[in-house]
Amino acid sequence: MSRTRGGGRHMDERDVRVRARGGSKPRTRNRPKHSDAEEGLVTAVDRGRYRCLVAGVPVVAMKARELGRGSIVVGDRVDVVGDLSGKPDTLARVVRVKDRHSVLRRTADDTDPVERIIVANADQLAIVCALADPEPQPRFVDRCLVAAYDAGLEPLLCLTKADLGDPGPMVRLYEPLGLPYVVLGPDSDPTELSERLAGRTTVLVGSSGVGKSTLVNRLIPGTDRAVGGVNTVTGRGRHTSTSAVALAFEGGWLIDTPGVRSFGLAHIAPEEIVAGFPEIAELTPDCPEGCAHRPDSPGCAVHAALAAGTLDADRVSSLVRLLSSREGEDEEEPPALS
Ligand SMILES: Nc1nc2c(ncn2[C@@H]2O[C@H](COP(=O)(O)OP(=O)(O)OP(=O)(O)O)[C@@H](O)[C@H]2O)c(=O)[nH]1
Ligand SMILES: [Zn+2]
Repeated sequence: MSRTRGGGRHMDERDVRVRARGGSKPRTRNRPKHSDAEEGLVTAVDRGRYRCLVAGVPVVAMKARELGRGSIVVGDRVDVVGDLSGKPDTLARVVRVKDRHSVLRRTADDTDPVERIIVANADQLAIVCALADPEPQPRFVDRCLVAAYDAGLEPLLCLTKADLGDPGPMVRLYEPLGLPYVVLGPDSDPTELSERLAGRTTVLVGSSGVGKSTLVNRLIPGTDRAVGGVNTVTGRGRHTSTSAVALAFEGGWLIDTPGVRSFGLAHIAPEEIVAGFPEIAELTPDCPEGCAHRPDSPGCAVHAALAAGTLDADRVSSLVRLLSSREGEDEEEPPALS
């Protein structure tokens, strides 16, 4: 899998989508009239209040009216004015949201029919998957992968509870995709994971019970997801919350996403998924228009090449799997995600 695609190439299109969906005015129209503004990073969002880190100080801010209905999400780089002391009961104002280089969306659900952006400007998606208790959920991993490729994030598979299960089957399943992975148990050395997270902005996703909190607490001892006093947003037990929270880690950020069930994939064109498989993408121009590249798709050049032995069967089945995950054909897997 090419790990370089995504970011730049889709940026304009995504940017447009951000604006259209948020219903906000194009950001370029927000003229920089606040010359005294300081840049901050949004680390948590809770009921219209934005926790921003401004010059190392955690500041609570509201959204300036001039920003309209456009969303501000965790990971956004913003300009903040007003009281930046960070003292209790002070409230600053976010006056500008910088252009985003990536956005991750969650799907609409029963409680919220709108597909919303949950994290901006991340560059890595750590997909946490237990090897047992709960059983690994490859379909969930597949959906996360498609979301990562679409958002231009590099995926990283974190296989937890290695004391309870054999990583072999999952590793074999994802090896054809060239997906980097780490295997973690209660006693394993987290150095490799730390190195992969250092200096980057990584979004953590995983079903309930796979060991995400355990992982975060191990990497950042004593956080209990309440670092910087953000526990009003992340307090345990509030699993209905879909707010993400950014925690500082080794010169980068770890963004935990409680309550995120799945990612919005409906807007992703099959070609974007195929583009992640360069040797297969070369062949699809010979497919009939609108080909689904399924084993039973008439005249599919991919499956013809597979039959002729010129493509790797595991790569093709991975692609077919990812294509079907986009089409929501994962109903038989229980929605065990928190
Ligand atoms: N055997 C074993 N148990 C683990 C391991 N990591 C975590 N657990 C246990 O698995 C359970 C769930 O772990 P959590 O860290 O709370 O999982 P989570 O993904 O944060 O779950 P939610 O908070 O529901 O989203 C806890 O009882 C942990 O002690 C591991 O490596 N091995
Ligand atoms: Zn085809």
